[in-house]
This record gives sequence, C-alpha cells and structure tokens, in this order.
Amino acid sequence: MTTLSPLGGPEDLRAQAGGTQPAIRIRGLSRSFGPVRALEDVSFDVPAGELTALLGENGAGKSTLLKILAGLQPPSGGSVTLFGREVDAYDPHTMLTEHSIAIVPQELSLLPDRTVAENILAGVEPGNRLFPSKRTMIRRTLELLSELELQLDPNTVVRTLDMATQQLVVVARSIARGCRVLILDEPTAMLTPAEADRLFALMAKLKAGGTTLLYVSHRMPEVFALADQIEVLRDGRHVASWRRSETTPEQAVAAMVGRELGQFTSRAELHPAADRSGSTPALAVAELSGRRHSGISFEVRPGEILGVAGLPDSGRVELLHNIFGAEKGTGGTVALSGRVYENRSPIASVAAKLAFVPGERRAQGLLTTMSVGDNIGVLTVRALSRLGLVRRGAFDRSTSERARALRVKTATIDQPITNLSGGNQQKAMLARWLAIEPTVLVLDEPTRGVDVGAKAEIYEQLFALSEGGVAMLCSSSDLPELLTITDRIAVLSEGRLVGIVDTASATEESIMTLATGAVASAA
Ligand SMILES: Nc1ncnc2c1ncn2[C@@H]1O[C@H](COP(=O)(O)OP(=O)(O)OP(=O)(O)O)[C@@H](O)[C@H]1O
Repeated sequence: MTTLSPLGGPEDLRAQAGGTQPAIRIRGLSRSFGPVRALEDVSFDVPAGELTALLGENGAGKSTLLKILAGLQPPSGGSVTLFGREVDAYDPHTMLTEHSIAIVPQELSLLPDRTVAENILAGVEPGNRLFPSKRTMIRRTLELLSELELQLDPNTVVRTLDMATQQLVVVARSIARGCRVLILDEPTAMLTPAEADRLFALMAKLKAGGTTLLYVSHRMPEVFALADQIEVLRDGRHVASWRRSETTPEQAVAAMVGRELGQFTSRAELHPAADRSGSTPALAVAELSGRRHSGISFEVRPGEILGVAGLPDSGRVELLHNIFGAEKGTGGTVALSGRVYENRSPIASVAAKLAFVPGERRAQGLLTTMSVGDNIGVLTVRALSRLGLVRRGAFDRSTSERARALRVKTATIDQPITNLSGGNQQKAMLARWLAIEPTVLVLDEPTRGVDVGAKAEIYEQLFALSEGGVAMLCSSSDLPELLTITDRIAVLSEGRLVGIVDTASATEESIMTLATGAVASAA
C-alpha cells in the first residue's frame, strides 16, 4: 500500500512564500490547434508554497496548460503572471531564468552518458564554467542531494539508473537551476508504489522549503493525500476550484466528467465465480521460460480474465512478450484453443487472433508519423483492401467507428496521432487491437494514463469482450484494477509463478505478500 507522508501547514508556508500573492496567476488563457480549442478562457491562481493538483479527463487540456507554463508553447490568448511579473516570452529558458518555473516532463530529458553531478549542474557549473573542477561539482551536488535527502552517488552514469531515480535527478536539476515553481506531469504514471513514495517525500521536502508545485495525476487517492488546492479542467475550460478539505473525490470526478459516475461494479460482483472448467483453454501456457521468467504454467478459458501481478522486475512484461512472440523464449509451449502455437511472432499472432496491447505505447506501437485512423486500422488494412488497393471509404468508416466505440477524443481521424492527448493515444492502441477481433487479448497496463471516466469505459469494453468469449491476460501494476476486472490473478515473483488466486477472495495485501516473496503458495 502506498503511504503518503502528511504535508504540513500550507497557511504558514504561504505566508513565508510571500503573503497572498499567488505564484502563478492565469487569466483568460486560450490555445487552439486549428479547429481544436484545447484551452478556452482559463483563469485561476496557483498559491505560492503549496501543492496544486490539476485534474481533467483525457484531452481536457492539462498538458497544453502545463506546456504553456513551462514555455514549451505559447498561448493563443490571455496572460500568465508569475510572482507578479507577466510573462512576455514563452520559451523554457526565459521561463526558468526569469520566472523560476520548470517542468518535469513525462519523457525525461537527461544526458544519459553523463553522471548525476554533470546532469544536475549542467549549465550552472560552479567556478570556471569551461573547466569546472570535478571536485567542486561533486561537492555542490552532494550538498544539494543531502539537502533534498536523496541518497544518490553523484558519479553514477545516468543511463544506469532506473526511470524513477532519473526522475528524481530531473527534479534535483530544476532545483539546482533556481526553480521556485515545479510542474509535474503525471509523475507517478510509471512508478511502483514504493517509487511513488520516494517522489512524494521529495515533493514534501520541496514544499517545506517553499517551492510551489503544480501537479497532474489521474490517481484520486494520491491527489487527495497530497494536494492543498484542486483545479479542474473540462473540455478546455476551467470548471472547478477547491481547497482539498472542501471537496471529495466523488465531487472532483463529477466536475471532471460533467456527470456523477455511479459506483463501478467489479467483475466478482457481476459474475461470481463462473465455472469454465469444461471448456478448452483459449490460452494454455506450459513450463514457459524466457528472459527473466521460467517454468510458468497456467490456462485462460474463453471469457475468462486472468490478471498478472508482480513487482516491475518480476518478469511480467517479458512473459507477455514471450507469449505474443515479440521476444524469443527458451523453453515450454503456448497453445491457442488446444493447438500448440509454434514459431511465435507478432505477425503470426495477428493471424492467430492473439492480440497484445503494450504498456509502453510510445516505444512499442504508436506509429508516430501516421494519423489516428491509420494507427487504428494498421492491422486490418488488408481485409479492407481490394487488389492491393485500400478501399479508403470502408477503411475510414471502420476506423472512425472503432475510435467512436472507445471514445477516442480527436477532431478527425485524419489528425496525426501525436496530436492526441496521452490517454487518447492509449485508447487508440486498444482500438487497433480490438479491430483484429481477437480470441485471446493480452494487455499490459491497459489504463496507464487514462482518466477515471475512460477507465470505467475500458473496463466495460473488456467485460463485453469477455461476454463474447474472448480470453484475456491482463498484467497491471494497479492492484485495485486487477481486483476489479479479473476472475483470477497469477502472481509472479522473480520470474516464477508463486500463486494463482481467486480474485473474489484476494486483497491487495494478499497479492503483495505473494509478489514480494514473503510467502509462496502452490499454483
Ligand atoms: N499539437 C497539437 N495539435 C492538435 N491538437 C492538439 C495538439 N496538442 C493537443 N491537442 C489537442 O488538444 C486537446 C487537449 O490535449 P491535452 O494533451 O492538453 O489533454 P490532457 O488533458 O493533457 O489529456 P491526457 O490526460 O490524456 O494527457 C486534445 O483534444 C488534443 O487532441
């Protein structure tokens, strides 16, 4: 379970950080991309020395607003005032040097072959800038790291650090450059609970020192544990503003989606323990071994959703890649509907109606130079072609229909996919794989970066697929997600299957106990 340290006295800190003057004053801000109005007449203040959470559905305009504040793109209209000074040049350098504001982006921008110290002090090297003394650099870095209570070796080459630690280096770098307002865009999307706790501790430390934090997250428990102030965007407009103590997660979600979301019924409540033992397994994995996993056996029957839980280094992702044929295995078999699936490869999997929605959409699937429609239809283009020519009308109708079914928010399907917000790109990836009408659907982190409303819609889609007999294998680091959508959960620890539990009787704690190797139970 994630534990969050209580963050202290915002009123005191506000006084310390300059009375009632806000750190950021946003007035009438707008930004259009052609016909798309990403932001419309947005006005609100971000109090100094506090943590403000910015909430909104996928495509609500959060990233657009953050990018403007970080100087990565200018607004089409309106103004931003930082500590009383209106911004007149929107570029990252000016924003940092003149207005002390910086962003920790989702895709980190460090120099991978340089050390922690070189990255943290890049551009602000002490002493002779051309020939900074290495010893001075190390000393300065150590001072900063100890001030931030980060246990990091300044001599470590950044490439060798995990993503979560690299993120901490980016934060430290911003502070070294004199940043007083730090923007974090979904910083915990890729972190384990323990890694997220480390980041929260650092955020608390920064706040205690008077840094203003503006933060986007789709995770309500996190927001309600951390934020002092909550601002909500919907369809590019600012729709709500509360002190955290004045609102509830339900109220915040209702403001985001524009309606009350009913309590989501979990699968265990909907379909208590359906007996599927008579049917041939749609997917049977026997003694499967490969990179970081060995001797894994389980079966998934038509209509069943089997979860896969485990720490990030448990071999979860490699197992999915091996089943799908994206990575070579070293032994064991995979069978689909009773027939052994030899020579696995992504192309053969598409033909066998085995679909795989990857977790890292940018690196593993998004065709970044192509449109939304082409991204969705890329696997079914042959079925919609005649004599090698794409039947454009039929293709566009089919991809539009699939985009609509998953509520992918896009002006038209001809937009470049990179114009879509992160969560909508994820939905487009799911739409692509549903287009092959799979009999087995393998999913890795299916709702990473997806908002709460869309999450419920994706779950409903998965339940409908299960009703239609699709077997699903769903790996996720989000344990409440696995407890909501699966029938059973396979738990991996250090590459081994340590148990398969019935979801109805499982809890987050029981799964974590298995996943951390505290207890091993028979599969
Ligand atoms: N470069 C661009 N060209 C065209 N449209 C864009 C561009 N960037 C963003 N948009 C559109 O602006 C709207 C707001 O997108 P934005 O990325 O700000 O949403 P978001 O709230 O951050 O969503 P998410 O939670 O999914 O990350 C979306 O409709 C998106 O498609």
